[in-house]
Amino acid sequence: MSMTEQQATQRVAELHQTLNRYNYQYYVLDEPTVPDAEYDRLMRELVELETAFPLLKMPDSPSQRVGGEALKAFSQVTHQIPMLSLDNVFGYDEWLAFVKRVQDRLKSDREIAFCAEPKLDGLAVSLRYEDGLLVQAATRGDGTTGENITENVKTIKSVPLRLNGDNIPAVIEVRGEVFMPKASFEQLNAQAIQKGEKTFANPRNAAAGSLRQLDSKITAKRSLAFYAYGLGYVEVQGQEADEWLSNSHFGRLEQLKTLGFPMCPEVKLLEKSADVEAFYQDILAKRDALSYEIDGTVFKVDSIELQQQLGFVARAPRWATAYKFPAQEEITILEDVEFQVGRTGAITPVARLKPVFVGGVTVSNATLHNRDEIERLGVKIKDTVIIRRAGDVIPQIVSVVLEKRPEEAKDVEFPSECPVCQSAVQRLEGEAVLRCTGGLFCGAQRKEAIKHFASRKAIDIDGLGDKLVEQLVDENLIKTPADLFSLTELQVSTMERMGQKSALKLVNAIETAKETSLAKFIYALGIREVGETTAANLAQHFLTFDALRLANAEQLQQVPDVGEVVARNIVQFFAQPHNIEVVDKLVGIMSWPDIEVKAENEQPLIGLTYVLTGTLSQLNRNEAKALLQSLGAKVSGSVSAKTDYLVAGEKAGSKLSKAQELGVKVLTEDDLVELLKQHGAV
Ligand SMILES: NC(=O)c1ccc[n+]([C@@H]2O[C@H](COP(=O)([O-])OP(=O)(O)OC[C@H]3O[C@@H](n4cnc5c(N)ncnc54)[C@H](O)[C@@H]3O)[C@@H](O)[C@H]2O)c1
Ligand SMILES: [Zn+2]
Repeated sequence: MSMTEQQATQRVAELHQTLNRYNYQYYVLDEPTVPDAEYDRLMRELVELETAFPLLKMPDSPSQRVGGEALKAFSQVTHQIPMLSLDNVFGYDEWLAFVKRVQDRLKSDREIAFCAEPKLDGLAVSLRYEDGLLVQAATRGDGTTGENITENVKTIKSVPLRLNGDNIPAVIEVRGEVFMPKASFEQLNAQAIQKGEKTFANPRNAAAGSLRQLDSKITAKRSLAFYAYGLGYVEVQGQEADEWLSNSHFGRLEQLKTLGFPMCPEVKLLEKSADVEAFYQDILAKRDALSYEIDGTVFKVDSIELQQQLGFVARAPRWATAYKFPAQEEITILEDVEFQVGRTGAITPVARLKPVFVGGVTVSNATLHNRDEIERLGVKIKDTVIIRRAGDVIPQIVSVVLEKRPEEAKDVEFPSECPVCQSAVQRLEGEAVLRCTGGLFCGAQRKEAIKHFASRKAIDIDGLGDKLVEQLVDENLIKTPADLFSLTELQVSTMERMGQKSALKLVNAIETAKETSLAKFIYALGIREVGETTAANLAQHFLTFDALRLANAEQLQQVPDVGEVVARNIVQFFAQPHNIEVVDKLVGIMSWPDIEVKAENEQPLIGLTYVLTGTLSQLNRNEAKALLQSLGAKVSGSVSAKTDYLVAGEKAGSKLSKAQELGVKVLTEDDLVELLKQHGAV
């Protein structure tokens, strides 16, 4: 696209304004609003315009400057030798062009050795040691003036406060990166989410935000680390600094190591520029496994003499370049939010994105987890969002670019019906997930429902394994558990690895499984949180299946082991017409013996009221409660004059003292277990 000078002038002004704003957010506030890739694109556009229209290249252009301003709240440090940024290349061709520029400038085509280093994603600091003692630490700031963060840096354990050995220079400024290891970053953000505080966009911003604290006690609580990668001003008593120092960059890093500085273990000296690509690929492959975040590699001409010949441009040395990894964060548009039903009925929102190339692939979907996550992000449909795809992790939406929110943006609406089977959707209090209640019928849950139905503890169909269920569903031979009973030998024998003999065996096993018990049948329905014990209690309490399905929540809660949540799950299950269809079919096919009513003498604790308190170690509280109830006891939540026994576990508190006050008999957990044994309950 060619532009007139006038158009270019206008675009350059726009770019200045936008880039300056992004710089401020990134460097001063530690709170970027757009991904680096977007920033880098705009910067490249600016550089290209400045190359095409040299008159538009102003000395204060963002392309000519390093970083951001120093915060006024800190005292300022003037760097004796400026702290520069790095130019960067993306891809091998750009790398070759860099090597060629270096060789042209040196007017030589001989082989150049490079020091190869990971590009650590933190922030640059300069540490000044006088007579071996750390006297000052500063941020890069705008390259000339940084912030005095000495007290904060002193809290970083890997930064030496005093140098090692006897051969110590009078003054040495060591430059390197302060960063936050990935694990600490995740922990910090997890804590922030829990406390409802704002999270950091990435480990770089977390490191910068933690280091640029006015209160060093806060910095001390954050796990920061440091790797050295260069030098600033050096002064040696009675000797030229350059003579004392190695004439190789790598050699200087080794010197820093002996002085006590930590150095990134991946750093290597490469004799030939042809080895660079292999190093880059190697580090890229290791990236996810490293305990710290990196966003590329850095290659520095190793010879100090050549470095000096090459010199600097406005914001970066000519003798080094970053060779960056493909971006893991990109900007795109959230076109829509759709809802997916998982195999256990959990309904999760999925972001449909305008396709975007990120982390090495084109991404058009991202997970949104649940309603809480959507609320936390504050995301609306049609918003511009930052998405992140790191390694093999599913792409995530990191944040919303609020300044790009269009007028037509609209809230994400949650379905009240399952998008697959139209059953009602349930959301439990305290649970962020929505669930489909059509468990027996829902297409999304079909396989799991049938597997559960046929499993050992449920109907127990011998020879019907998970794989076979999946095949039968995939072949459309069965849709619900009820369909199992109309499978023919012929149909089964067409399945993979199914001989006629095993097909016959299976059909027979299904026939046999028709006879079951009420408890197993209830359990087999797969109602959420109705496990074996609860199913058995329900059967014992209601005696018939009809009585159970007509019970309301209050009646259900009379059953040992059934609380509010389970009662609601049961009611909702039987409220779904689709579930009922399947259940009716099953009731028509299956049979079970009548349940013998437990005689009163089997309920020896009838009329007695128990209260449980403290921590029980042999049984959990619910089990103990259910067992006592099965013997006819009432189990109450609070101690009163009507209480007959208090069972006090470890660390029993106020209930125990109240019981003692009221003269209620107190049992230990051992007493309880003894009692249950006596009556055959355990
Ligand atoms: N998202 C935004 O809004 C926004 C705004 C401003 C800048 N940025 C990002 O920051 C970049 C520019 O920042 P920058 O000027 O700090 O440059 P940079 O991060 O691209 O490169 C220079 C920095 O790399 C670091 N570094 C890591 N390992 C190193 C090593 N082994 N040797 C030497 N240096 C090493 C140092 O901190 C050094 O200052 C942009 O490319 C952009 O990606 C983003
Ligand atoms: Zn459904």
